[in-house]
Amino acid sequence: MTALLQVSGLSKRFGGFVALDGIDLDVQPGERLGLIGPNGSGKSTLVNCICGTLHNETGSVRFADETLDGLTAHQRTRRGLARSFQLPRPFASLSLAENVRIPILYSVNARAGGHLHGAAIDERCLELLGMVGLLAKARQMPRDLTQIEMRKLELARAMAAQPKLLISDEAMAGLSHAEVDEIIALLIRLNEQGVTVIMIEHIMRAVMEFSQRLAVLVAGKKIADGPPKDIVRDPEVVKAYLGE
Ligand SMILES: Nc1ncnc2c1ncn2[C@@H]1O[C@H](COP(=O)(O)OP(=O)(O)OP(=O)(O)O)[C@@H](O)[C@H]1O
Repeated sequence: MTALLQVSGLSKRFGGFVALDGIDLDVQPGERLGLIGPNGSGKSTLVNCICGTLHNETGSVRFADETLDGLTAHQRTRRGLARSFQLPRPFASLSLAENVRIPILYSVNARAGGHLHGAAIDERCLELLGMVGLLAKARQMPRDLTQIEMRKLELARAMAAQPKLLISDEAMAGLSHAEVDEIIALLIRLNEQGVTVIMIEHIMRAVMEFSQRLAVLVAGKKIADGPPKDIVRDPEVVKAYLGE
């Protein structure tokens, strides 16, 4: 099977500091990958290089049989790459429905053959909010939401762009046990609808429940990649990441 995402030999420096050092990572269509590593290991930097908000010095990113190198973040979103941020940044002056409308207008409708009009857009906005359990709040403003509802809105906004790949960056930090379960269930539902998902998370219970495969970054290098049950027993991972 051809990988949906192929990262090869990717390196990124900040001045003299090597944040990523020759990362290779393939993600297959439909997969649920957990990307883990200690604070500062380079997870967000890797996601930023994949999504085009940072430029890697060496290496390349291929996605859906196309090289993304040199494309802007917006161009990558239009090709089907979406991410949710740890700190959600909805448009504060727009309702929830209007918030999910924006990616439809600027991503879905910017694709060849992807044109949705008036009523169809309204319907799609409500469908997206329903999918994350926020339908009843469609007309409310982001300031009216709880923390978990903000995370759900963030996922709905990412899904509004109809991505092939969703990268969820710490969508569960600060949530209760039950809320973490809700977000895991939501991400698994999105995956079952055909979206490939990379989850970055520090909550190991969530990582183990969600992931079909784990990749581990330590100090800018990928030190392990494989089935979760093997990875958590890998002595190098245990030493470097779990601190045992
Ligand atoms: N814009 C930047 N300028 C300089 N250094 C940076 C920049 N962005 C990240 N770094 C450094 O690169 C390293 C990797 O950071 P990154 O945020 O990718 O780690 P992370 O694994 O996502 O960490 P966390 O789990 O805490 O979010 C860190 O040492 C960080 O300080």
